[in-house]
Amino acid sequence: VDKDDMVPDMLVLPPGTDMHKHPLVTDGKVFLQGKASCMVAAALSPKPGWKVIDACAAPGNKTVHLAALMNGEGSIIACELNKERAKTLQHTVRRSGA
Ligand SMILES: C[S@@+](CC[C@H](N)C(=O)[O-])C[C@H]1O[C@@H](n2cnc3c(N)ncnc32)[C@H](O)[C@@H]1O
Repeated sequence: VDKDDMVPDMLVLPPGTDMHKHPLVTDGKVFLQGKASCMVAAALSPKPGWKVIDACAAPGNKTVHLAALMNGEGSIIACELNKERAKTLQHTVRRSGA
């Protein structure tokens, strides 16, 4: 496992690694995302106290990444059109503790 050289807090796993059932993932301590997806919140670099809108949010990986960067201070309005995917979004947010 390496630290990414561009995105803070991103860990790079060897190709083919499957962490989906690892307790760090199922307990919401680690979220699985490709680097391009990780770069979105990192590029915005929201500060604690900001108000952020995540307009197309489910399953919520960027929502919880934003929340982590904001260190639990501020608010994120996470919008999702699809009802079933909105449930997944809620589950992701709960799992993250955000
Ligand atoms: C590619 S996914 C988003 C992935 C998410 N940003 C993440 O990082 O986990 C796009 C989502 O946008 C939702 N969506 C599409 N149009 C929307 C709209 N007008 N308002 C809210 N959500 C919308 C879709 O239902 C879908 O769940």
